[in-house]
Amino acid sequence: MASLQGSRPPLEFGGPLGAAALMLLLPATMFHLLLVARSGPARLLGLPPYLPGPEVLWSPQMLLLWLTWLGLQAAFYLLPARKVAEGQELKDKSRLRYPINGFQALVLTALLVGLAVCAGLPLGALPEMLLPLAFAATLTAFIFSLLLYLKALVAPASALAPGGNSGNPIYDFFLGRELNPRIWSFDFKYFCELRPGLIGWVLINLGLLMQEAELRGTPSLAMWLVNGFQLLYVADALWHEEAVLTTMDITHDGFGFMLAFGDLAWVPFTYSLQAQFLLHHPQPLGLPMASVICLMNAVGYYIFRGANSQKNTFRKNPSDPRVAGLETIPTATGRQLLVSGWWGMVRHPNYLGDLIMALAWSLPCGVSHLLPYFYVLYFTALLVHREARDEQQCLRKYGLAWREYCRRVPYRILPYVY
Ligand SMILES: NC(=O)C1=CN([C@@H]2O[C@H](COP(=O)(O)OP(=O)(O)OC[C@H]3O[C@@H](n4cnc5c(N)ncnc54)[C@H](OP(=O)(O)O)[C@@H]3O)[C@@H](O)[C@H]2O)C=CC1
Ligand SMILES: CC(C)CCC[C@@H](C)[C@H]1CC=C2C3=C(CC[C@@]21C)[C@@]1(C)CC[C@H](O)C[C@@H]1CC3
Repeated sequence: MASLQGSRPPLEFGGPLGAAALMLLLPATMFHLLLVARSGPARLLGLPPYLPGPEVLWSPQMLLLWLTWLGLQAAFYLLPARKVAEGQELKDKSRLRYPINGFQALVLTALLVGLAVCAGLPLGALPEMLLPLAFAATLTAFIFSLLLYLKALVAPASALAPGGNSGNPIYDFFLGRELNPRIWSFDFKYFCELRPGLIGWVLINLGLLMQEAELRGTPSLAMWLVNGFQLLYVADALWHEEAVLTTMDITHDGFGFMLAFGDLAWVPFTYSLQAQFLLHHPQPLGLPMASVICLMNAVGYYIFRGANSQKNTFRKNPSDPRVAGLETIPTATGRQLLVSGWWGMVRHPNYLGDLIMALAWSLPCGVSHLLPYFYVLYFTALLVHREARDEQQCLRKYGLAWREYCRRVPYRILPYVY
């Protein structure tokens, strides 16, 4: 059995107990949200209207539909790519190669779905299938994580992730043991992170919009905004697909239940919560308020994209004229840290932009319910926790230079507050 050499990193997520709790809590929360979004009172903290029996959750046809979706996205992944990018250097000094064709997959999916709808595919029926589809996605995530765990048993030690190899099977199953599990050139983690879940999310949103049009004659302004904002976010992620290669999910975390469930089930079925809520609880939205919300999303996107692009450009080529004038701190690794521009404002300007967008996605749902604000609450917790994890990793990587950066840029996400 492969094992990691050297000192073991501290346990995260509350260790094995925390991991076990999260494995139960995350799917339970997802089903809770799916159930309450369609209930009359739509109370985030109330009990769901009913507990669905196995006949509601389990459907072989829905499992087949879900597997077909995964197969379709896998086929798009295998198509020739406009570019092949190299990932970060691995422990054995090698670099993996990744196809950059995520945006192409989005366009092909849109064309295919467009043709199918013209041919009579009832996309508006999708909202009625969410519960059994979410169950199929959860089941596949569990089975898939188990297979990944078994695969890691025969992987060389150099292929294992820094975390996720504690020796505790529950913890390791949750965090994931192998860093970049692959079969030939097919990279499971990279594929799951950006394709079936993110594209599935916009497809579910579209199904909700179409059902609203069937029910009420036309989609509401609020539904258009939520669909438009989230489509922009997903299209942006796929357009800048290469940037995901430097995230901690790809470079640091193993591929286990957390990411498999997060990518395949959590993202499509909970990130579409605002559109689910709007279908069952139509909200009036006037043009002036809609304009304010659009402006808020634009400001959030401007910060998010500006900060991410500035860092990516700098990491690719520090002499690029767009970033060459920025102030930097040298580090012992030879890399530099930006200390002016977006990265001189707070230590995670991209998180700030992301959070502003998150709020803009919930505001079209009005202020009568807390439920559509679940994403803002969850996302704040996720980013605060993620920021703390990244901070630890940067401190290990850059030592004193990172401390100097923290001294020069004292706020993490929100200037003068946090
Ligand atoms: N919608 C969602 O559910 C989620 C969205 N996101 C979004 O994804 C994007 C990527 O997030 P994430 O990977 O967490 O984090 P970042 O893109 O912020 O990456 C952090 C890394 O950037 C580098 N870095 C940090 N500070 C500096 C600096 N001053 N100068 C140069 N490089 C620096 C370090 O890596 P190094 O030095 O090695 O380059 C650090 O580890 C974000 O926009 C985030 O908002 C993230 C998670 C979930
Ligand atoms: C279910 C758990 C609470 C945790 C699951 C986390 C995942 C849902 C997220 C971990 C990192 C993610 C990133 C994105 C989506 C969510 C997950 C997979 C993006 C692809 C979103 C779009 C951005 O432009 C890039 C993000 C990279 C990280």
